[in-house]
Amino acid sequence: MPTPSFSSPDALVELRGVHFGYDEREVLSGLSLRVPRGKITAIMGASGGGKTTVLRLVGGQQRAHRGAVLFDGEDIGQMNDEQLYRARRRMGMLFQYGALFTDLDVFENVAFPLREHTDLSEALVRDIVLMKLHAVGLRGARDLMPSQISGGMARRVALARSIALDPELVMYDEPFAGLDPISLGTAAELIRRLNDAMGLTTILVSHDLEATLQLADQVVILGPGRVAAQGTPAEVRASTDPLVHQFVHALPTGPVPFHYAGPSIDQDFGPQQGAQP
Ligand SMILES: Nc1ncnc2c1ncn2[C@@H]1O[C@H](COP(=O)(O)OP(=O)(O)OP(=O)(O)O)[C@@H](O)[C@H]1O
Repeated sequence: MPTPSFSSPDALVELRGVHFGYDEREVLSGLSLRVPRGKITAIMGASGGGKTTVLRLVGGQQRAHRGAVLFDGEDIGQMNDEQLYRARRRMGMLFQYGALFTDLDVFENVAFPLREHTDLSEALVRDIVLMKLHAVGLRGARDLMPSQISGGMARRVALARSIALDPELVMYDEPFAGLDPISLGTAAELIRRLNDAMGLTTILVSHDLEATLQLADQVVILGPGRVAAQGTPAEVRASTDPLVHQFVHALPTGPVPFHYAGPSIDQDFGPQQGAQP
């Protein structure tokens, strides 16, 4: 049965009323958001708020319990394996720390998705890999092993790998984590350049407030299970929502709880049932 199609011309990805949780714990409670085509959308918010989970739902690694996750108008959650495989070929993903295969050199790391997903000739693979490496400034590093390059260079190789198949959508989870300020600036500039030059749509999950607010066209701030704010970086900075204010101004106190939900203090430390006084 074909997947039902919805018209959403300006949004490449759209979440509509998505509920999702792991085990008993609900992480997303009716989340709705839109990712406009051609733009960089940043998803930010407190740790554990479900940002990586949103990427997993879009990539089809998890399926929504309720609601729809639309990619180009089609519901990822309703796709069979073959449809999902085809949708995933249109996505590039760079997951947390974008680990490279340590036993493959830089060239082979970027060639990997091409070898996995296409039957291109060796000559074509070579041209594409060198083009992608050129785009991230590392054509000259093709023969180096991951152990021979810096963390910033490794991130750029991972970027090149995530665009190897010419995706329409690229998802980056924490692309700046662990980078020094110069490498971070380079990575941010690259994400912008690749997005604009290749006509991509980008979803970026990042904790780096300043870099992200500078880079993104649109920012979505997740509160517990919901969207706390959505808009341009300037709109989000000006938000009066207490959670957004706490987040944007990096305040240690506010609505974002310090404690992960669990048993109350009394339950854990109070008098135990049956314990001797
Ligand atoms: N595979 C899993 N099994 C069970 N619980 C999970 C799993 N993955 C994530 N969680 C829980 O789901 C919640 C959301 O996790 P997620 O990684 O999406 O948050 P996040 O906003 O990306 O966090 P961070 O910013 O710290 O990376 C957290 O409470 C986490 O403990």
